[in-house]
Amino acid sequence: MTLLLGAIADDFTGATDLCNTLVNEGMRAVQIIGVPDETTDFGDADAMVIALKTRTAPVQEAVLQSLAAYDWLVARGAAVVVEKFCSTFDSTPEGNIGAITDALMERAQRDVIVLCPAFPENGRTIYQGHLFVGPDLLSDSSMKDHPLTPMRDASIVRLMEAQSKGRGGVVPLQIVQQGPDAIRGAIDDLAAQGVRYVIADSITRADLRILGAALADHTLVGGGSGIALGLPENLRQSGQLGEFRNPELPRATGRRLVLAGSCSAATRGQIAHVRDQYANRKINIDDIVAGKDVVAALTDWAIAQPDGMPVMIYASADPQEVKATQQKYGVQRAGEVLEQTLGQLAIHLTAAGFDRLIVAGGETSGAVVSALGVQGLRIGPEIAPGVPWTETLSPHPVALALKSGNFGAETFFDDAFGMLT
Ligand SMILES: Nc1ncnc2c1ncn2[C@@H]1O[C@H](COP(=O)(O)OP(=O)(O)OP(=O)(O)O)[C@@H](O)[C@H]1O
Ligand SMILES: O=C(O)[C@@H](O)C(=O)CO
Repeated sequence: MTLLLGAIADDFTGATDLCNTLVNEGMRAVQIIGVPDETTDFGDADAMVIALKTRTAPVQEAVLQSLAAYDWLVARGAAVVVEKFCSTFDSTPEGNIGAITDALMERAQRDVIVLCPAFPENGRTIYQGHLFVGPDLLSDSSMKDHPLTPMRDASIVRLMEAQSKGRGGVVPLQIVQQGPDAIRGAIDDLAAQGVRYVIADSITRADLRILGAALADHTLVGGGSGIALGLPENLRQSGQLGEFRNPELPRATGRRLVLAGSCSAATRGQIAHVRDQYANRKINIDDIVAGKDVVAALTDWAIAQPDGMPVMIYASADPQEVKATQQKYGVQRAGEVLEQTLGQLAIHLTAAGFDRLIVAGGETSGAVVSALGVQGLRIGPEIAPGVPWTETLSPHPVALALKSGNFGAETFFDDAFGMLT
């Protein structure tokens, strides 16, 4: 079985989001946690997405890990590689999107790359090279206040040029909507002018499909999960990808658990929505820092809850409370302490039979998946745009939904568990 498409994602929920797009287009996808060793077997899959935690890692470390992931995928036959970054272009002036892109281009011997973070179903669109979140420019959206990667500019060309080696240019929507030939012509024109990074406009899924068709000969592309929307069809047209495969739900039937570390408005709304129905507890960071065994106490409490009732444990708080906690303990330490606690809870509670688990937040998902020692995830059906059910590739599979902070409707937790019953 040949690997058709490989991808390198800069965070765990981003990897799941991309897998979801590929599975929705009929591919069998596996998410791999970190760069695996030579011997690990992930079974048959058309697409493999390596999930890294490189979004805010030191630039050099992010580049080295991304190159190792690229080499691993190409060694397994991937003819197309997608560099997956956030649909809100989460990065700093130092990187890491620019630095990773430059390194991958050099490795893939490409002079030009097409980049497109659009994700229209979740409100991320690109017009004239500017990224919008819903009705707002990225720089006017809540992303301007992100604690780690505040986004204060919406021009992807400027953002990209600030963190990379070359020049950017735009294929405007008017050209994209003329079709694949027009897009290819525009890319060639930009390349002839010395442009390295071609930002393609897209405001609908139809635009992304046209863009995908135009990229049939590109061995390296970059973007949000939307950049991959049209790629499976190229593989089908060229006879490499077989029949459409329907994803299977995870098989776990045990107790239900939500672990939430995301403080986004969407996650807080989802928590509020089930607070009266799920047994729930908020983690008290002061107790952890004071040395109390919060993990043991919460584990005992969760196990003692009625069997049929979902249990929810969360650190999530509103911006004022988060700010106060960060001032008290430091941004990094507060995050790490809570992530570690949620990771430990995942270990104890999955062992106690909570094998249907939703995790909210990208960093939090990284912490939980790493704590559980998961090597890979088989991707199942979609719960909400960008979020599928997955199943751990392990002797005792756990059903896992890794939810990006901003994704999902208010009813997300019920929607997800409802699919499994
Ligand atoms: N009450 C709190 N005070 C301070 N930090 C918190 C609090 N609750 C959670 N955190 C930390 O905030 C961070 C949230 O990041 P995470 O990536 O999990 O969510 P997100 O940014 O909403 O999601 P995504 O990256 O998918 O958009 C984590 O490091 C978490 O530990
Ligand atoms: O592209 C997105 O918005 C998500 O997949 C993501 O990367 C969130 O961290």
